[in-house]
Amino acid sequence: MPGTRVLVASRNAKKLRELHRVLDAAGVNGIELVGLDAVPPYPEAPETGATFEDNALAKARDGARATGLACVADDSGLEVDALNGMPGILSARWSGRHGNDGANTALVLAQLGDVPDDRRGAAFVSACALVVPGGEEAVVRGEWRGTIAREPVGDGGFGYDPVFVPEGSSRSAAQLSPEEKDAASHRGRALTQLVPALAKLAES
Ligand SMILES: O=P(O)(O)OP(=O)(O)OP(=O)(O)OC[C@H]1O[C@@H](n2cnc3c(O)ncnc32)[C@H](O)[C@@H]1O
Ligand SMILES: [Mg+2]
Repeated sequence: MPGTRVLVASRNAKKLRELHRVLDAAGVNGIELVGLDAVPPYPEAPETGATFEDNALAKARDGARATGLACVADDSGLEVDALNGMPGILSARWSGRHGNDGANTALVLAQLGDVPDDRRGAAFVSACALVVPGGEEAVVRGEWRGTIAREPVGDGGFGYDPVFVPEGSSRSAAQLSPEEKDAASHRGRALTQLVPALAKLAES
């Protein structure tokens, strides 16, 4: 049984995989997740909001309006204490080039060059929005605290994962298995809060 189609709107292939993984693991019966490649292209508003929540809602509204499908979107980033919460909503383009994970990570490491170990705290933040055409809008937030390492380690995950050491872990986020990351991550924590709304959608 195919069920209610829900668009998962992200242009970041590795993030998209995580969104699918977490939602699949939550096992919402009667939902069929589809990606942007399964729908006709539509214009996407630039991510100009002042908060993760604003941007996540904008992405989900674009997707829902253009396709008529319920749409889930994530806006996320890394907030570094010693950088007053930056790169924050600018995380994807911190080095000036959108999605250049290596350059973005190298820049954060350089900016923290003189910062001692006890002041290298940071948090990953994810806002996830669900927009139902002509209906409900929800936006939730998940956070994952840790510290910024001195150099990148590991090749799992994406983005800043190789330099992020989650609280309570001795490994970087890029050294965790996908299941370990999802169980603890900002994205996992945010999406879990959308599961009841998705389950309701499946029933309607
Ligand atoms: O907007 P979409 O199309 O979904 O893809 P994007 O990569 O542009 O995504 P964002 O605008 O939400 O920017 C998020 C950036 O924050 C970083 N980031 C977010 N979640 C992360 C995670 O789980 N691990 C490592 N870095 C992450 C990474 O650099 C992402 O590119
Ligand atoms: Mg983006």
